[in-house]
Amino acid sequence: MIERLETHVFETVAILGAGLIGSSIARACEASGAAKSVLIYDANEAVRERAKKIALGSICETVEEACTDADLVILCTPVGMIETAAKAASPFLKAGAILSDVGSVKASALNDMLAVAPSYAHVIAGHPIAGTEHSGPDAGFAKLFSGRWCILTPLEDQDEAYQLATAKLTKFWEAFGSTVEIMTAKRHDLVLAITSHLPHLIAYNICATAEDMEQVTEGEVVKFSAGGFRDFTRIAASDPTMWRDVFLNNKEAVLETLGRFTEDLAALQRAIRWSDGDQLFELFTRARSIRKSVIEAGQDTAAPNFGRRNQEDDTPAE
Ligand SMILES: NC(=O)C1=CN([C@@H]2O[C@H](COP(=O)(O)OP(=O)(O)OC[C@H]3O[C@@H](n4cnc5c(N)ncnc54)[C@H](O)[C@@H]3O)[C@@H](O)[C@H]2O)C=CC1
Ligand SMILES: O=C(O)C(=O)Cc1ccc(O)cc1
Repeated sequence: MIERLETHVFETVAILGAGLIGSSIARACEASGAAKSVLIYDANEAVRERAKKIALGSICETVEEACTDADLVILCTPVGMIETAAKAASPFLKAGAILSDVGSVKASALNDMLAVAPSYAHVIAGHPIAGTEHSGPDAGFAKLFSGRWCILTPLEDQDEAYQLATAKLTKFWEAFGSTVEIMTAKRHDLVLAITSHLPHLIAYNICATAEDMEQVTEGEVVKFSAGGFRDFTRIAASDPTMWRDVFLNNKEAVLETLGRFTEDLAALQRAIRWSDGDQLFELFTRARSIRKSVIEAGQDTAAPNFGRRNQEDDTPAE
């Protein structure tokens, strides 16, 4: 539920990258009144044209036009393009402006922004834990962030102006119905490696394996995919550019997590080989209880519709 604010959090917000997340932020700004004015730029001309056509907001032809007056510039590009986008925005940031992002990996994004941002801007990295397998300006919707976490990874030991900027950015995300959590970028990357990055890797891999298996022809995969495999296909439909960048930029945490996962998988393999029913039962029982905890924590996403598309009036149809 997005309630309309009585006063704006920011006068002017610039969004660079008008895909799923950028267009959802634009729509959520409109719905909540979190920004008085929203300026949008995308490096892809076809995306800019589409964004104009669907009346996403004020579409700019240059980064300069979008960023010059902005109190908040939020980079909504794939993680691998954050440095490029930050470099393009930096010359136009005004004193005291916030430079933020929504990337799924935080340490690399933070470093990329810090490397190019002027010292008079406040760099505060962020990540809404909300999304879908869809991409592009048509995929976004205002309620995407409602009832979701948004993690901010501000720098530690900063002056009062920086802390005020962090408080304002927190308010901005809260206006969309998100709950903001603060943590370090390193911790974020470790936590998300197991909760988001590894599940996507497994989904991509299981679909690729199924595709490779001659006896499971495409027809049969489609025909019999009513079970667990179907959920994997939804996740594996996610954007390859975005996910390539996630794995290239969160190598350390993903490899550490993958190592542990592989060991546990080998133990399961051994239990099956030696018909160790007790071990299988014990592990399945332990794993099953996590579902209950996730639901109790309010983060159940009613898969297969993680972002609740089509369950709300303003969400686009498949
Ligand atoms: N898709 C998801 O479910 C979620 C994605 N994220 C993160 O959000 C970011 C954006 O993801 P999506 O919106 O899904 O991607 P998307 O593919 O829908 O949109 C990205 C847009 O960025 C534009 N772009 C690329 N380089 C640019 C540049 N230098 N300047 C301006 N625009 C540029 C592209 O043309 C594209 O329109 C990624 O970093 C991703 O890790 C975070 C939470 C959820
Ligand atoms: O669609 C899904 O299952 C997701 O997991 C969405 C998602 C993708 C990437 C993120 O960084 C956060 C959320």
